[in-house]
Amino acid sequence: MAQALRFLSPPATSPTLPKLSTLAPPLFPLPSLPSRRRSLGLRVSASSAPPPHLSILPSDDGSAAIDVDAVTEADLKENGFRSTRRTKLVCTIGPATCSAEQLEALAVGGMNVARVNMCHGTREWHRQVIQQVRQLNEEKGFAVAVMMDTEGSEIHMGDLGGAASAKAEDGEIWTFSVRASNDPLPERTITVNYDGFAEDVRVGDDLLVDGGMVRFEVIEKIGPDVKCRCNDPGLLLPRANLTFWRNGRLVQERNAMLPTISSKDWLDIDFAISEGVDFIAVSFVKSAEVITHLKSYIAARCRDNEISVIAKIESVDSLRNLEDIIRASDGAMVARGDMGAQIPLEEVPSAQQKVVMLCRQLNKPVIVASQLLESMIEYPTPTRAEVADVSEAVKQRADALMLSGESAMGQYPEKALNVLRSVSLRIERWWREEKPLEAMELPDIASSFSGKISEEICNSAATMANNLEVDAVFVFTRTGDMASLLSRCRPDCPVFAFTSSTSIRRRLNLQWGLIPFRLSLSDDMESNLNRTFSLLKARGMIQSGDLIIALSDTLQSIQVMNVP
Ligand SMILES: Nc1ncnc2c1ncn2[C@@H]1O[C@H](COP(=O)(O)OP(=O)(O)O)[C@@H](O)[C@H]1O
Ligand SMILES: C=C(OP(=O)(O)O)C(=O)O
Repeated sequence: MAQALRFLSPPATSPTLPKLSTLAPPLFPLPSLPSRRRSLGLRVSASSAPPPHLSILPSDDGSAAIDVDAVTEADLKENGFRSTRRTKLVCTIGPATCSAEQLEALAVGGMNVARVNMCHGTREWHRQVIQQVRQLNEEKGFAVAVMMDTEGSEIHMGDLGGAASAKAEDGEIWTFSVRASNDPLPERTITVNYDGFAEDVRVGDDLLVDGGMVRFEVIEKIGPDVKCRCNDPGLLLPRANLTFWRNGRLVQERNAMLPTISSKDWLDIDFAISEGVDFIAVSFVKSAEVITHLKSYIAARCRDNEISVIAKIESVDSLRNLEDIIRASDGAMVARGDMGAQIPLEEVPSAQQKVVMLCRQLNKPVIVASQLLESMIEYPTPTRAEVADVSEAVKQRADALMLSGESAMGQYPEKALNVLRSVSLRIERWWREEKPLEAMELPDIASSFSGKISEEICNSAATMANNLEVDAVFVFTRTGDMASLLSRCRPDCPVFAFTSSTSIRRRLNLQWGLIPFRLSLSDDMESNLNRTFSLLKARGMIQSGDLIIALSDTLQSIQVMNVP
């Protein structure tokens, strides 16, 4: 274990290195480092005696030594998760994936975050899903985070009288009705959740279901019923979102009057706080104020502020106020489904790229969502165009990709996840091999002054990591901030992030390239390092001789060493 200490920066010129935690300057001068080959050649022989402060304690009588730095069985069990894929995967949980076995299959298949959409299902149903995810983490050592997505004040269809879906064919006449009725609905009739619907639409308007997946034209209004002809056929899903367009423009006034967070959403938010979810995603955000308001509501109710708020970017207003919204949030989702109903479809790709870049600049995780593998709701293989879409999001280095209907109610949820995983891995590798310079380009960032030192350390560490082709970066982080700043640089090697908090571990699991572990960290950096070496060796993720860089937010330091 002592070997590592010989390689700490600054370069070991003295045989008696001070204890890491007592090294005087908070920020070490960056060492002028030998090449990777040479530093590997500097390995210290195993006979070097450990410094006296190391916690390897040979007993006087020669009986079993107690190695307090060694990782315990409990640590190993808690930290079972071991993928080095950089792009994180979010799965929407629905009827196709809500059993314990199905959730475990998704976790094994690479799910980093389970999303529950409060637009569907009851709170009791969601509670069971959340509890099963928690149980999976406790029993199998995963760090799957839970994201609750609010319904928002959107206009949407009813639940199709219990049917999983319905097919609308070209030229068929369907009725959209605000009539509240407990009786079975007549054939081709759908309820709408917004009472003013029949008053607001006009004959000739286009009615888009699910962002345009199915399109109707309004042909007649009869009291609470609106008769429509299907012009673009497709699959109608329960509670799908509705928008209406007039003369080629979105009719938006009604949505603009509705609150971003409805009274039902507030109840769902209270539910999310009581269930201890990790993320709350807010639908139809229009301005930064609503995010600030929600964050202070959570802060007043939630110990240690353990819930991060994700702004869904899907409306014209959210694009207009993008920077303020992202600054106020803890992350963003490019919700392409609804976005595609609010802005022309051909503008969605550039909006996606803009949101992803801005999030990276501002150091906020970003999720690219919706229709990534839409055809896999019905078919076991994706289209080539879908694979290209997934690849593009991976190349943009979005933090995460999200499955919606594919995992919630599709026929092939595990296969869809497998496609996301294998395409991500392949494109990440290609990107590392082909585009190393472009890959390291850092966007400018306007960080707060207090984060400036950490930011510079992380930028330098990521550059060093790539230049030296190190095997891994280790980051010891109490708040998670330093791990985030490192993730933002998108370095080539895996980043192992160690934190004492289970909640921070789960939330780091949304961020690009971070492989988060929970360990009770001490103030003694040597001890922390030794335990993490022991943990990662046991997990087969590092080996003796590997060159690594270690960072710590308490020491604000960069150290380069070989794994002993
Ligand atoms: N908890 C649930 N219960 C039943 N069906 C669900 C649930 N979650 C999602 N779904 C189904 O999966 C589809 C896609 O999920 P999602 O994208 O989250 O919803 P939407 O597109 O309605 O906003 C939904 O339209 C719905 O049919
Ligand atoms: C993710 C989205 O939101 P929801 O599933 O809530 O409609 C979307 O619109 O792309």
